[in-house]
Amino acid sequence: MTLSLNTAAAAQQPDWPDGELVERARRTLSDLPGLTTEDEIDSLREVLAAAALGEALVLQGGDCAERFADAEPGTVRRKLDHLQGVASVLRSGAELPVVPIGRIAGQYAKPRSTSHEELPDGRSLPSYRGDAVNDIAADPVLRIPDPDRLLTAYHSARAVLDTMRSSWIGRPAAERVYAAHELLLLPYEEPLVRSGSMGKFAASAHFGWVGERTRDVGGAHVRLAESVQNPIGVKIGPAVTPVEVVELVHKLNPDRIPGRLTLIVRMGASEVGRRLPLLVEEVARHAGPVIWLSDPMHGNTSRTSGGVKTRFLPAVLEEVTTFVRVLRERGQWPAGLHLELTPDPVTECVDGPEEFEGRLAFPDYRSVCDPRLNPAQAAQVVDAFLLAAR
Ligand SMILES: O=C[C@H](O)[C@H](O)COP(=O)(O)O
Ligand SMILES: C=C(OP(=O)(O)O)C(=O)O
Ligand SMILES: [Mn+2]
Repeated sequence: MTLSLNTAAAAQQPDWPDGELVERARRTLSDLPGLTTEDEIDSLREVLAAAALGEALVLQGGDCAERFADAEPGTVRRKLDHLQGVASVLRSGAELPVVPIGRIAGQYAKPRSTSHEELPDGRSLPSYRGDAVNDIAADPVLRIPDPDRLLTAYHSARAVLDTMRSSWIGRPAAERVYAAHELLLLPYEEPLVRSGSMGKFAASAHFGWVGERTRDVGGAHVRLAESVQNPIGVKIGPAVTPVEVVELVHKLNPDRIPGRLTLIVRMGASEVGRRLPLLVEEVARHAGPVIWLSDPMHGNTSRTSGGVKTRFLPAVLEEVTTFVRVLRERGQWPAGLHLELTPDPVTECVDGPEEFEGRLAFPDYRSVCDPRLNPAQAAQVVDAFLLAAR
């Protein structure tokens, strides 16, 4: 039996070895309470409307891939405090409200460039696709996608949300950290779509986005996003065409509701200045309004000569600056940032050429997927945004 009515092609789904176990996980998830409420989602929608109209900024940030082990309150509080801290720097620099949205409480699934990972010893393993799918350990058995992990993802997200809600007490709606993740795994997302007073909503998060690899306008992920009332986002990379972007905006925000749709630009420093202007002009002319955010991380990923996946901070800063300039020159609102960051003093992104050229090591590299900004680096990115927007 399938509980899905979404029959469009779905990219980036794990190769689950046993379909019946996936169906069982779907059924269990559909019987569990939703993780988020319609009221919370409404309050996010309201504060995002201000960002769409140029009266507020948005800061989305968190890990590339959350770990189940990090669902405990101490770790969650550190992440929330850090995100609030970065948001408050942006808030006081811009003298505007800032909506903080975490990549948190469900960022457990990853799309990958390749289905397999080649290890230095010559072995080939199925790629790690996030804790909701398989285990990071380099063990061929633990890398087999396990549908029971979908349920652990639910319970971990619930634990994270419990801590988030306890930190909301006494805070205004515009300053809470809201929960967001990529809407990637359909057997997780579809059973968590619930009916509310205003229609269906994704009860897996407050905000969900469709990734660069799954944003096919006729595909299953866009159809899922279209079917729910939450504020949603779509990542757009350097290959997207103006026609595709206008189609996505028409499909995902047909009623032109401010705050409903966020376009998250992740083109890379070398492409954004060339490719973004026409997209912004076409959306302004034929579609919109949308919230334009800069993700200066995903278009600037490279590998060092030693094979370490990293990002060169000067490229990250340049993408932010160019993004702001392109929007401003066209009379549009650069509404903020989407960052991979951590409160920990990691060395994952590189500040200068020394690490990149292999002259310095990466003494504290902890990410299980993409390299994140440490707090000092995140502060530089916020400064670059504020400087460009001044
Ligand atoms: O976070 C985004 C993607 O999942 C990630 O960049 C993919 O990384 P890969 O190219 O190593 O598969
Ligand atoms: C998968 C991600 O990004 P993108 O879809 O932009 O590659 C991500 O945000 O982790
Ligand atoms: Mn990432």
